[in-house]
Amino acid sequence: MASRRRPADSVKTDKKKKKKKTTTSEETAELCSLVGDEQVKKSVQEAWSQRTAHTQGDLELDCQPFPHCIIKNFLGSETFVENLQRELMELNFHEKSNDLYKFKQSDDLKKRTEPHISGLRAALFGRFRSWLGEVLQVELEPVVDISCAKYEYTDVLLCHDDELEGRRVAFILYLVPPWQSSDGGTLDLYTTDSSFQPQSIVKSLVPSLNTLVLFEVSPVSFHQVSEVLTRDKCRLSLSGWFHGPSLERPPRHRGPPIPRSPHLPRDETLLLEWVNPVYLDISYQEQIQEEFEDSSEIQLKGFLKEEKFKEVKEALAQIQWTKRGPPNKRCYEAATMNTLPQCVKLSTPMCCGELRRWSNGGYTLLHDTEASRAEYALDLVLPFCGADWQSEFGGFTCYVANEEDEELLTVYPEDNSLALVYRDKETLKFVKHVNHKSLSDSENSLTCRSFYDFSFVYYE
Ligand SMILES: O=C(O)CCC(=O)C(=O)O
Ligand SMILES: [Fe+2]
Repeated sequence: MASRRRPADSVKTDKKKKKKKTTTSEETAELCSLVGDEQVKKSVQEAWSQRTAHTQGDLELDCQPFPHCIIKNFLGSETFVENLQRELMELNFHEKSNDLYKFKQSDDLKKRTEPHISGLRAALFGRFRSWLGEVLQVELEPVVDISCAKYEYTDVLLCHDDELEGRRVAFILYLVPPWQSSDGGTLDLYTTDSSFQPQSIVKSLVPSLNTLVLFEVSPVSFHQVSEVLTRDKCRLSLSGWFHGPSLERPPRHRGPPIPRSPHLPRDETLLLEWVNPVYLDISYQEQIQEEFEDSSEIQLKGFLKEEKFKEVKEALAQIQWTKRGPPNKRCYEAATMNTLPQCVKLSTPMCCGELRRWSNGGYTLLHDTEASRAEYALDLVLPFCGADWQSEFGGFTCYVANEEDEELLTVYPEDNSLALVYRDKETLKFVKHVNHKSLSDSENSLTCRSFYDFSFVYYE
């Protein structure tokens, strides 16, 4: 199954379409002299095939954690770069947001006739493609697959491998103002474990003007664009793929299924002790049941008794947390079960459940292997988030239709409000990336704000 929801969808060649007459003429893009040099080509080819590092002037090939090539001053003319930037900034951009990313993407670049955009496109998919094909010793197709992206404050593209039928080599050309790692927006490269799952970031590339980055799309090419932290700069880039025969992929790793514990029988004393008495009233329960049957979702505000809610809230501070990954599927902290204080233990899961902590950088992703496991389920989430958690921080749960990206429902965390959602086989959920806005600005230093939730899933 092809990977879903990648930043740019694969673009097909329009062989049948006639070339439209345009009023603008194409501006030739000069590429840096390295690309024309036979000797350079030979040595890069040799180094890439041997998986060894190689540097020659503005070109650097590094094979850790996976082979990638950085070419500084890629375009020969500064004026060309400036004009290209200007043309790109004048395009229409569309806000793109899902589990994996939040950024702005331009109109389709394949058909643009601006002189510098079309000039670059011709150079990349013409001369440069031939050079790259020779370096990698593969036949790269003339398929044009390129788009322009703008990442601004809190924008992000989480861990992914770019894998999609036909994509062989990924490229990114940065068109950024002077940029530092503290501005965020680095291209982070992950190591992988023996089952090809991403592990940790071992290299972060800081974008810089007129630098081209290339890497082969492979089972280990996991990378991310870290959250942009600067509030006043825009990370502009052109990115896309050279198409060709895909590298062989091992079967997708599914990871062990999460163990399910049996449902505890209903315990009246426990309910009386913990739950807000309004929810124990039979006629109110009937009303809730009716509403839930109608809409498959409901929020039970003030679910726990005030004093119980407080008791748990205080106990949450004493828990030990463990990071949950891998980063292509999820990133948050889960409570280590044996460190749970007594009052929290009472609320431990009856089926599949966790006590989770969410802070800047946390998320879960829709993943192909999870999608194929989807089944009817009842989700219960009880957040402990304080009154000041805002929706723009992220951390809300989105329900989407499998395969399509149609958003069905968004559940925002609300203190002591039990959210119940009954979902069918075609419905998947993810927790939206918790961004930098969640850090609170106290006396000129940023402090990490986090929230907790008890998350239970009941299966049929
Ligand atoms: O902009 C970057 O540095 C990487 C972009 C990327 O990974 C993608 O578009 O798939
Ligand atoms: Fe990518």
